[in-house]
Amino acid sequence: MNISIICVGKLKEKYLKQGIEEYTKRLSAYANVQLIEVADEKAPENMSQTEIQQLKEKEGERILGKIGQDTHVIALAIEGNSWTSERLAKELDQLATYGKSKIAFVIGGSVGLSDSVLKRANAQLSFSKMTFPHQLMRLILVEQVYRAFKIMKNEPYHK
Ligand SMILES: C[S@@+](CC[C@H](N)C(=O)[O-])C[C@H]1O[C@@H](n2cnc3c(N)ncnc32)[C@H](O)[C@@H]1O
Repeated sequence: MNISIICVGKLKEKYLKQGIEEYTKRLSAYANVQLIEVADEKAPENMSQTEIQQLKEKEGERILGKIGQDTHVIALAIEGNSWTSERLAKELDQLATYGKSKIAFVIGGSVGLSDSVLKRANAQLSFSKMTFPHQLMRLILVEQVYRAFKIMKNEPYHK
């Protein structure tokens, strides 16, 4: 399975980089995982709603440019559906069973994902109603994808 994690902006924090590298390394036993960063737009304070929408669309076009037609897209969105870790494992397992080998998880930038990205997504996944920083979201996601593979393979992991 080829999993790409498409996100906005360069990751700056060393502790997040280390955590992501650790889980990506662990995940390499189960899947090819690729982290794709697209350029972010400057998001000054006090932007109007129109400016926010324009910014999202610009970043959204860059995200869509990284997604192939045959890719199954799971967008991370606060207002999306909440799944258990077991449900994520089941989804990935079913995608593999149906021959869907290209999966992209998409994480928005500081102002979120554009409507066009959300429309392209096959599923919208919420990790809770709380807002997480987009860079921390990458680490949470890779841990959950790793956990999903451990569940799928029936291998021991933390409870
Ligand atoms: C700082 S948040 C953007 C906040 C923005 N106000 C919004 O409503 O999307 C940046 C990105 O992180 C991801 N994210 C943050 N919290 C999340 C959550 N609880 N569940 C799923 N994704 C989340 C989403 O992809 C979001 O676009």
